[in-house]
Amino acid sequence: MLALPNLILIGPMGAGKSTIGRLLAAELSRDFLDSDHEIQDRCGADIPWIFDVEGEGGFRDRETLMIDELTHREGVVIATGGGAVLREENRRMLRERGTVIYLFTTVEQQLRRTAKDRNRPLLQRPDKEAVLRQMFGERDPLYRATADLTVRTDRRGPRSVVNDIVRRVTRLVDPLQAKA
Ligand SMILES: Nc1ncnc2c1ncn2[C@@H]1O[C@H](COP(=O)(O)OP(=O)(O)O)[C@@H](O)[C@H]1O
Ligand SMILES: O=C(O)C1=C[C@@H](OP(=O)(O)O)[C@@H](O)[C@H](O)C1
Ligand SMILES: [Mg+2]
Repeated sequence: MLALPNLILIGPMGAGKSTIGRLLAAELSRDFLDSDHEIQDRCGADIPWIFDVEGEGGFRDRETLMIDELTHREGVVIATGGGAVLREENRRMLRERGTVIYLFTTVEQQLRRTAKDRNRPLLQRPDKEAVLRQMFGERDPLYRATADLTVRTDRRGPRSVVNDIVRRVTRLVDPLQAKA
């Protein structure tokens, strides 16, 4: 069996990158790294605090450094934050250093899944739906341009998404095994 490359999850807030990444890594006996969690551990502060004190630009600089660091690992599962594709530099690192999986979901599901969330500074406002729709317009093309494959997460639970990813990644990495 061929070694699996890094598996990197991208997609919008609430698509399930953190949840599915953890399950996927356990299923494959790989290490799991969540870019946002690593940034918080490194700073000793949570994401709302970083946005408050350093602004979104400060967070994005930390995110670029973290993506660079995490993608230098081998054979790991990485969950990125929803804005990881905004910088060309990040997109290039993601594409070059792993198999990139776009977890697609709808704005309706994002609203449901983030309804009680207080840890995503970009969503702490009354016009959340409009913000998510605008982000979708800007970011969906970037997710698609960066990803090797797209997996829908809006109409099924995390376990089913994980099974689908394992099947499709195996086919991508080792077509002979997938046929057997
Ligand atoms: N496929 C799914 N079906 C139902 N709920 C999900 C699914 N994936 C994630 N969730 C839920 O949505 C919320 C946000 O998931 P999370 O993994 O934090 O998303 P992301 O890291 O992409 O922002 C969590 O409460 C999680 O349990
Ligand atoms: O979409 C974004 O710009 C962001 C998504 C968040 O991660 P999740 O996608 O895991 O929620 C986190 O990185 C930060 O709040 C900014
Ligand atoms: Mg997350």
